Amino acid sequence: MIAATVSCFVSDVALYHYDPTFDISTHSQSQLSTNKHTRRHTLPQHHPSMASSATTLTLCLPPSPYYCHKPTTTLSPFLFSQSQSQSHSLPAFSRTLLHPTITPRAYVTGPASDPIFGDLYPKLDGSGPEKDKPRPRGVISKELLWTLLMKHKLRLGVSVATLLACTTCTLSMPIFSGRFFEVLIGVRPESLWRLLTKIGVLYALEPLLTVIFVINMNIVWEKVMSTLRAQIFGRILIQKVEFFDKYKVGELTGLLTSDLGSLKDIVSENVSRDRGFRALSEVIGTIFILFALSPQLAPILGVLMLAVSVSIAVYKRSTLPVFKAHGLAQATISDCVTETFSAIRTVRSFGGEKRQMFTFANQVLSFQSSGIKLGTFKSVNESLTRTAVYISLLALYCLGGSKVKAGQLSVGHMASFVGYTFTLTFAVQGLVNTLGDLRGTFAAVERINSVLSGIQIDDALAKGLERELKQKAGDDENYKLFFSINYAEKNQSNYLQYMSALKTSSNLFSLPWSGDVCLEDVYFSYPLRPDVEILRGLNLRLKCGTVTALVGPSGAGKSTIVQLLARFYEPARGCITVAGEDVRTFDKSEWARVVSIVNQEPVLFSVSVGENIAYGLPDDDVSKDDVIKAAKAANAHDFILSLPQGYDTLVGERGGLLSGGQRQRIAIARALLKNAPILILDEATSALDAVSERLVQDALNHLMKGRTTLVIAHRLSTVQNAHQIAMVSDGKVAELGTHFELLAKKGQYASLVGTQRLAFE
Ligand SMILES: Nc1ncnc2c1ncn2[C@@H]1O[C@H](COP(=O)(O)OP(=O)(O)OP(=O)(O)O)[C@@H](O)[C@H]1O
Repeated sequence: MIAATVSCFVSDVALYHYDPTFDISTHSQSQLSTNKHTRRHTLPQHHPSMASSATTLTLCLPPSPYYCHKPTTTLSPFLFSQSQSQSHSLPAFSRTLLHPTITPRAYVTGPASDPIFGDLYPKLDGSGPEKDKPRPRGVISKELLWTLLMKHKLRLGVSVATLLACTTCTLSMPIFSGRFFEVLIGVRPESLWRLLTKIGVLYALEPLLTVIFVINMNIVWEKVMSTLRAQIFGRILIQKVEFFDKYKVGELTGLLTSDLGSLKDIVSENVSRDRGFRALSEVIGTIFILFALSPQLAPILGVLMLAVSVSIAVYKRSTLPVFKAHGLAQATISDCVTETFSAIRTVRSFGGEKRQMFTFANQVLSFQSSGIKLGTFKSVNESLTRTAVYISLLALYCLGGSKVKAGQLSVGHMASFVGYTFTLTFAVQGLVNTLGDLRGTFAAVERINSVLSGIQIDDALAKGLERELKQKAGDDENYKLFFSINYAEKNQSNYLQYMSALKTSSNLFSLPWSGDVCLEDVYFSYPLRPDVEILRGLNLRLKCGTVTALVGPSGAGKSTIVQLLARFYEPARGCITVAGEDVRTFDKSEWARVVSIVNQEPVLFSVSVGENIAYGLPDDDVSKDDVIKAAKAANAHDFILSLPQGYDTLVGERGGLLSGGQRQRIAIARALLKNAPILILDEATSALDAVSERLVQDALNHLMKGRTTLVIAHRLSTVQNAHQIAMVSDGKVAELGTHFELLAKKGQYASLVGTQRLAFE
């Protein structure tokens, strides 16, 4: 009779503890939805040492020993032009592009002698001696996490307090259950209603405290994760271009989604009652209570329960690959669907429906078989959990029952033991799952750190960006995400060190308007192929305000010259100067403002036409009038007006809703708005038909006016009017002159023209 009553009561406790969907299924599904990294284990493991000295992350800029200190630093403010008519500003811009902040820009003035050059020269591009280089450090470190968590001390304090309180409630329940039975059978002189009131309070408090704990922990962790995500995005953004040559976009996306997702889940998926801290505190608490209730029974029962629960939990985790395989099969189906429907025109034109059906059916069948396997494992797992409980209960009934009969253990304590059997079983299994998750999280963090702890940060970009962000962070919440606490104090010295290393200069923006751009004895190999020298002592002067055309055989290095001029890479030897100043003395975000590039395939962002044009001045308050003016000059205004929402029409992914010629004219309008003194046209018209080419060429002629322009074109007809033509061959300029001079030379250019004569007709 007692046993039956106990069982009834216990089933209530069990219900409370037992979640039939339990860990693996729910957990692994949610993991799978984000953990696509199971399909991409190819990331190279750099810097396994993963030094973790970072106490702040910010943009995680390494101290920069490459720059020599100069004592005098004068910051000369440069005001962004405000729009004349604020009321005409495009509304959407204010959200994304417009920050009417007056942003001071700075150049360093000081004595003319320059310690950056001479022996220290190569250090500008970070190629100084190995010992001088900053130690690689992990992006995500214990110290950083601690620092970020400590920003939310109050919430953390509330979380810890409520965790302890709700665990206490949970662990008190079996004791009160025991007392309840003792009152029922009359061995405890306590009022039943008083006891029930206490139990009622306990039942009311526990869920309330749980909610407070979970909400607070979630808020803290979401905030920490937002900062981390922003920091890692920022850290990727400031890597040198070769970093992006090395890693695929998918791999980098994986760091920010699945890998960081795994770090996020370790808390958000583990704050529920049967996992993580809660499970840990329940396991510890239960063991203590068991010992307090019966020091003789506790060791045997405790060890047995722990052993059974741990081994079953470990077995269940070992079935995780089945759950993952099912998730992967699902992902493959969705890939197939996406690919089929996004390429529906290609499928139609090749009559590929049957083939797609076959592929899809194949995937559906493998999804089906993994689903059946999964179902079997789920049911086995579920019954194993029950088996764990039953084994523990049976052991308890045998051992505890004989002690009760012998009068060595009270019925109340026996009933409490039953409750703790459930608590311990589920808490242990939850804990094992959390530990398993932790393993995955450590692997994810290591992956992030191994990719990002290399010294591939582009200092010349990062420090300038850091300075600008710091200024903006005062006004805009969004930018604050990129800074962790104590940012200013900890990085001020790096910043000043960098700033003081800049060469004496007047405003960079004015230099290319008046001086030539020169490539002087430039040697270059791509970092990923250091053995292949692409440029070998190349010399080229782009005269101020004139057009220089680059021609040469495919693979000669024409686009490489463009990449160097844009400072995506730095020369291995030699230098690029503007009005006699080495360009490496300017930070790259400043340099980006003086160079405009229009490519064969211009990339537009998936925002409106107007916003794409305004991207020419991403930091400025761009008025709609300015945008329209640029669009008119680029022959784009008329077609933009014919679009459904005019300047507010969305251009689709990478500008896919526009034609090639329309995209190109928007890119030219963007460059016109940017108004950079140096212009690079890399095969800008080669992908267009005759009509579009004419429209674009007109726009380009307008754009080129007065700018130092470098043109690359395969069609010689587009280069023959250049002021000078440089024939690039074997990594050098082999011939230089006007079209007619080079023809008269009867050299490589003349023979190139000969083979492509049709291009003139
Ligand atoms: N990111 C890169 N990493 C390694 N090697 C590269 C990279 N980009 C280009 N190369 C190599 O550099 C060489 C020069 O390429 P580049 O694109 O400058 O030639 P190009 O003269 O512009 O050719 P084309 O006229 O065909 O566009 C080629 O052999 C190419 O394979």
